[in-house]
Amino acid sequence: MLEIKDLSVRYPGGDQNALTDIDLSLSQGDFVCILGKSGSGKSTLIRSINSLQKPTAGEVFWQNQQLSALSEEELRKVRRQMGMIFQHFNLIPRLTVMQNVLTGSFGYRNSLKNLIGLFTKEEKQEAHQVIADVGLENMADRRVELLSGGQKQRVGIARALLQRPQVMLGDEPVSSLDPGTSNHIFSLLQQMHQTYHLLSIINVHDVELAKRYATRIIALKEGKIIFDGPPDQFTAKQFEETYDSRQAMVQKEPATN
Ligand SMILES: Nc1ncnc2c1ncn2[C@@H]1O[C@H](COP(=O)(O)OP(=O)(O)OP(=O)(O)O)[C@@H](O)[C@H]1O
Repeated sequence: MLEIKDLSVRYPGGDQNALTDIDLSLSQGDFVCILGKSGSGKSTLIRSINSLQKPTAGEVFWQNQQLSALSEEELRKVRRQMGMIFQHFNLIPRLTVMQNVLTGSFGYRNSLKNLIGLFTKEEKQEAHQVIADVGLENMADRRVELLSGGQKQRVGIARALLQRPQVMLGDEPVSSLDPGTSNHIFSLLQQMHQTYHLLSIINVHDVELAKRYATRIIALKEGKIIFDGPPDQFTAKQFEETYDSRQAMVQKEPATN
C-alpha cells in the first residue's frame, strides 16, 4: 500500500540528513507508532508520506504511484486519501465543530464551492456521522474555542475522517494532552482504525502508549530506523538505544473517565 524506498531528506542549509536511507513497506491494518528523540526525524517522515516534504533522494510510492512524479491534481487526490491530525489541532477556533469538520471535505470540492461555504445535505450527513463516531454528537454547534484539548483533537480526528481516508497520519497528536486524555484519544484512534480499515501512522513521545496501541513500532535515531517490529520486542534495551537513557519507570494504566 505504502512503500518507502531509500528515502533521504536533507533540509536546505542543513549539514546533515533529517532522514537517511529509509526503507519501509506499510499495509492497511498496520497501526504504526513512530518513536524517537526530539529531532530524530519523526515529523519529516510523516510529512514525506503525504509529500508535504520532498525527498532529497529515494522515493515514496502510494498504491504503486511514485509521489514525486505526480501532477498537482494527482497529488491532491492522493492527499485526500491521507487524513492528518496535529499536535496543536489546526482548527479554526471561532467556527463550530460542524464547520471545522466540514472543511475535511474541501479536497473533494471545487474552490468556488469552498469559498462560498455551501455544503450538500450528504456532506452534512456524513459530517454528523463522523462527529458521532468521535463522541461529540451533542456538540456539533459549539464553537471549537470553547472545547477542551481532548475534545479539540476529537474534532481533528472527525475532520480527517470526513476525507474518507485510507491512511491516518498523526504528528504528535497527544503531545498537548494530559496522560488520561491521551489514552482516550489513542483508544479512539484505535476504534477508528478498525471501523474505517485504515493504515495508521502516529508519532508519539509516550512509549507506553505506543506499546499499548501499536501493532508495529518504528524507532528512529538520527534519521535512521533502528527498530521496526512488534511492541513486545521493544524492550528496555531498545528504549535505551532509542533515547540514550534508561527507562525511568513503567507508567501505570491511566484512569479512564
Ligand atoms: N524546516 C526545517 N528546516 C531545517 N531543518 C529542519 C526543518 N525541520 C526539521 N529540521 C531538522 O531535521 C531534523 C529532524 O527534524 P524532525 O522535526 O523531523 O524531528 P522530530 O523527531 O519530529 O522532532 P520533534 O520530536 O522535536 O518534533 C532535526 O535535526 C531538525 O532540526
